[in-house]
Amino acid sequence: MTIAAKDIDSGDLPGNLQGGDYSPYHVFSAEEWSRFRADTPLTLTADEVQRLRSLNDPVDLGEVRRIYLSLSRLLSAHVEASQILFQQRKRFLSMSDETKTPFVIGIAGSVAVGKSTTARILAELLARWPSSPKVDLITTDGFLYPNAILQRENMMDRKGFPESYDIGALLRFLSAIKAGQPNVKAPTYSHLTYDVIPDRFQTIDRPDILIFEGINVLQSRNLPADGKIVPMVSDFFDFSIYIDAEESLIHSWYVSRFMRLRETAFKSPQSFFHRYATISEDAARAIAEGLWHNINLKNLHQNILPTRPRADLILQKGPNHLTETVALRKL
Ligand SMILES: Nc1ncnc2c1ncn2[C@@H]1O[C@H](COP(=O)(O)OP(=O)(O)OP(=O)(O)O)[C@@H](O)[C@H]1O
Ligand SMILES: CC(C)(CO)[C@@H](O)C(=O)NCCC(=O)O
Repeated sequence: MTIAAKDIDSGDLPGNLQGGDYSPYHVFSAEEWSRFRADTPLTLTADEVQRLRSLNDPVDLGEVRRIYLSLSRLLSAHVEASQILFQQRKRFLSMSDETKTPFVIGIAGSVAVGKSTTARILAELLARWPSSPKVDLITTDGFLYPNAILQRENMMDRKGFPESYDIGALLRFLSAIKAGQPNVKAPTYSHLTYDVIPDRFQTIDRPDILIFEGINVLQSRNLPADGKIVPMVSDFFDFSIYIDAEESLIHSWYVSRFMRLRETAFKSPQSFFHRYATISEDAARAIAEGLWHNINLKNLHQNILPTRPRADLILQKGPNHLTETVALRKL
């Protein structure tokens, strides 16, 4: 089946993505995109999707059918091609070792745009391919410096900014994964306590596919003055996805999630935000607005949005979190 690819609407893109015929992306409406699923079977049930979605994210089986089945089919082609290439290279080099290199998918986007829901749905769909690949999912939250360090360095209002992550640990983790090492440990994070969990690690043992999700996964590092080449996180990716939406929508999703968390998670005395469960609704809303504007929106403008042109695929969501367009990088 062929679908005419339209060039991306240059008004939607930063300068370096504009350029009429030279746009690096094909852009499809959700309906056009959904036809690429061909005969990919729907392997998730409505209940399972309900379980996988985040608070405030109304994704449903219709969205899985419209958007995720085509994506799963596309990724399947990429994984298969990379496995064939990997085998051929080993044969070419007369290597007989059994080390396997996981296929790594990066998922980027703003705080509260819905990355974790997308990552969980994709992980489940990919694990249900007929080949039953082993799929693992990691978020970069665990690589944040603990609050004790952020507080000491006066960086609590920089949480999520590049300097708040232990980027060295993150790159060492990915490099061990790509080298096919067994039992690679990743630190974990609790949104409840708003901190890295001491001594609790997620162990990743030679998956076929690793989904790596976080606001910073497409960011580069500043080149050091000594001219040494430093790797960037996305050097380890085989495919990357950026989840996008209008700023006003993400803002409203962030604030409404915060207000709902007040009714749920913040009620726990363990919650870092426990104090906001008891203040007035207006005062809580003002706190959420402050966190959004002073931290997350600044970070979106300065560090997250500029990485969008690096993505292989951009999912553009509209109101209700439904995907409206899909932009796929031309090869
Ligand atoms: N303060 C909090 N207390 C408890 N849970 C939270 C808190 N903030 C976020 N969460 C939950 O943690 C998960 C990840 O939140 P995070 O802010 O990392 O979301 P995200 O990955 O940026 O957003 P999304 O997954 O919506 O893109 C979400 O399911 C969210 O509902
Ligand atoms: C942990 C991050 C950075 C990313 O998931 C984010 O959820 C966060 O905590 N941002 C800091 C500001 C805030 O509390 O929303």
